[in-house]
Amino acid sequence: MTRPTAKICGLSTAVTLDAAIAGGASHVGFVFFPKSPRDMPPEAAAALIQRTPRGVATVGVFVDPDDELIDRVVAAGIGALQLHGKESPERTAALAARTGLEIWKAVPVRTRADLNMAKSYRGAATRILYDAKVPEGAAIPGGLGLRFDWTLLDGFAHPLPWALSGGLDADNVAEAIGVTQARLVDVSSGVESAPGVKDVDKIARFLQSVARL
Ligand SMILES: O=C(O)c1ccccc1NCC(=O)[C@H](O)[C@H](O)COP(=O)(O)O
Repeated sequence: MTRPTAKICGLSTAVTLDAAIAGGASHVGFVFFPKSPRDMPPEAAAALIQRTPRGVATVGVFVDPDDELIDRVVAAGIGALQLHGKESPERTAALAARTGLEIWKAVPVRTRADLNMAKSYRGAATRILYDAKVPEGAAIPGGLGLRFDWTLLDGFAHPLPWALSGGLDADNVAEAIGVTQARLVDVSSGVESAPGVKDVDKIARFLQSVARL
């Protein structure tokens, strides 16, 4: 089995991006959603994307984006799109066709039935990101440090390559990988000192926890 890798999401500074790269992150994420404390303008993200070496994939996080925003982030050089809103399979496929990029679709999970949503993205998305379902009325649909019951993934026939996220941190990621057998994990608030403020030591610890497996 391949070794697990990690995406550090919601980066917005060169120092924290460099920490993710130095620690061995396979993917780095940038958020393009104004309500998020991690939101950044595409033009500012361009400098971070250019700073990222070829072997590390860049992923833009969106919530029901319009084409204009997508085009600005694609122009900034992003490598993949992560959709965290109510994007339908048709909209997801249209974004794949428009951009030619890899598309991740977030599937919010609270119950086992929630996993079924993943099946409808076969042929539209490249990867499913299982994330914790946020409470009704939450300002943002991800990045809140909430986790779901990882055993819900037991025996589920994954329709697509997938990644695990939601409430992961340096102390629980080994258990999460052990329970789910995830090959790719994604973290945001678990490597922060405050919402939107990434912590280089927490990034290093998280990546060390993954690298030890
Ligand atoms: O991180 C955000 O601010 C965000 C805003 C809007 C939609 C999605 C967002 N984050 C998505 C992610 O990829 C997070 O890494 C994922 O939800 C896990 O977050 P956390 O539980 O804080 O590790």
